[in-house]
Amino acid sequence: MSTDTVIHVGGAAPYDVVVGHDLAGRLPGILGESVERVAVLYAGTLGALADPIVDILVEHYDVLALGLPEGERAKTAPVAADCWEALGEAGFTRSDAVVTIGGGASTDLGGFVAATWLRGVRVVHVPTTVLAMVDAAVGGKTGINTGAGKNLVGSFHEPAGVLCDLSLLDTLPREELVAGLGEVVKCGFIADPAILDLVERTDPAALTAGSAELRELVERAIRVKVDVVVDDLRETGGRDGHPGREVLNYGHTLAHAIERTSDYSVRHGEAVAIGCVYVAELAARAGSLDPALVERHRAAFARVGLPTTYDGSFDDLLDAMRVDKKARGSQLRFVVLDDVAAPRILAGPSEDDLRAAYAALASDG
Ligand SMILES: NC(=O)c1ccc[n+]([C@@H]2O[C@H](COP(=O)([O-])OP(=O)(O)OC[C@H]3O[C@@H](n4cnc5c(N)ncnc54)[C@H](O)[C@@H]3O)[C@@H](O)[C@H]2O)c1
Ligand SMILES: O=C(O)C(=O)C[C@@H](O)[C@H](O)[C@H](O)COP(=O)(O)O
Ligand SMILES: [Zn+2]
Repeated sequence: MSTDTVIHVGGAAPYDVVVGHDLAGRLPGILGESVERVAVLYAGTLGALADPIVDILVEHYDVLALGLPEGERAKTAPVAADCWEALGEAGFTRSDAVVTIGGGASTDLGGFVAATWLRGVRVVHVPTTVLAMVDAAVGGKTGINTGAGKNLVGSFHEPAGVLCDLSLLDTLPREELVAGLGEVVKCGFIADPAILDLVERTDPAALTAGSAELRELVERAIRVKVDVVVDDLRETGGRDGHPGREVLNYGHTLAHAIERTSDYSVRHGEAVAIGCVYVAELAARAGSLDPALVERHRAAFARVGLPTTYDGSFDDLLDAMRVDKKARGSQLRFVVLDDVAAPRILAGPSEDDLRAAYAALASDG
């Protein structure tokens, strides 16, 4: 029988990320006794996963269960407004709470609703995808999309707890599990080479929901994220040349542009894989990344089944990249690597370099 792993997140509002099985029983202990009402904001298609959790909560609280639209369609202002209306009608006060159940789209929307209702109520995330377990549910970033781009409205609102119940992954489609590995491999490149070693020596088919290898990757990626956010929760900057929280945005400038220009038909984790190969190509041209490490990017993402090429219009992508939150004025800024686990910011690369890196991506090097 495996035991639960508790990863503590320090700081002004400390909490635990628990990785294990059958964790819903921990919810009342995290939410506390002062809570009377709990809004469960869950991915609407995942009622079968949400119901047993709601059953536990109704023994302790008045529960308002709100099903959210599918995937990225949940991350909109109208959906947030519907949730605010529902909380208002149910009389939610500052001593009440939100529980989110779903992938990163649900935890982002639900976290944003919790961050904004009455300027902030307690939220506990129960992520149901690999991606949400290793990334979206941890660290307090919440947000929604606007017509202009991805995650352009949001806030930092740390959860009171995160319950990564690996049993919830049993129903996750393979392509969604693989998409989550995009953020895991990203963590390998920016901070933890052991992740890369594990990916490179493990048969990708063995990375299944119940496997010890997947659990190790999940726990390692969570630790990478936690180490970063405890130092720079609000992304104000790192120390000694380290990009701080922006490092978690490795590959995301192009990734978000791909998601937006493809009308969100490319999964976030897939776009991150493409975006990481892109910044590796960019760093090889405008920076100092060894070409062998560019190839290691391609190989690691491809090994787990992620895309490493893209051929959309670069002009459209460049326009979309300009709304990236790392940009300052008209200057684009990218997280790049000098080596594995040696990140820095590359500010204002030339358009020639930006285009050349993209051309290499389109032709797969
Ligand atoms: N806030 C952050 O720090 C942060 C970090 C990374 C990503 N994100 C955001 O997370 C989102 C991507 O999250 P995602 O990849 O989890 O996508 P998602 O939430 O859209 O979920 C992907 C799909 O899997 C389904 N699904 C989820 N869990 C399931 C399960 N257990 N069984 C069967 N189906 C299941 C969902 O219904 C959906 O169709 C993006 O919007 C991204 O911007 C946020
Ligand atoms: O937590 C962070 O910080 C990240 O950048 C993690 C990313 O993987 C995640 O996709 C995040 O939502 C991107 O944030 P954004 O600020 O670029 O919208
Ligand atoms: Zn991401």
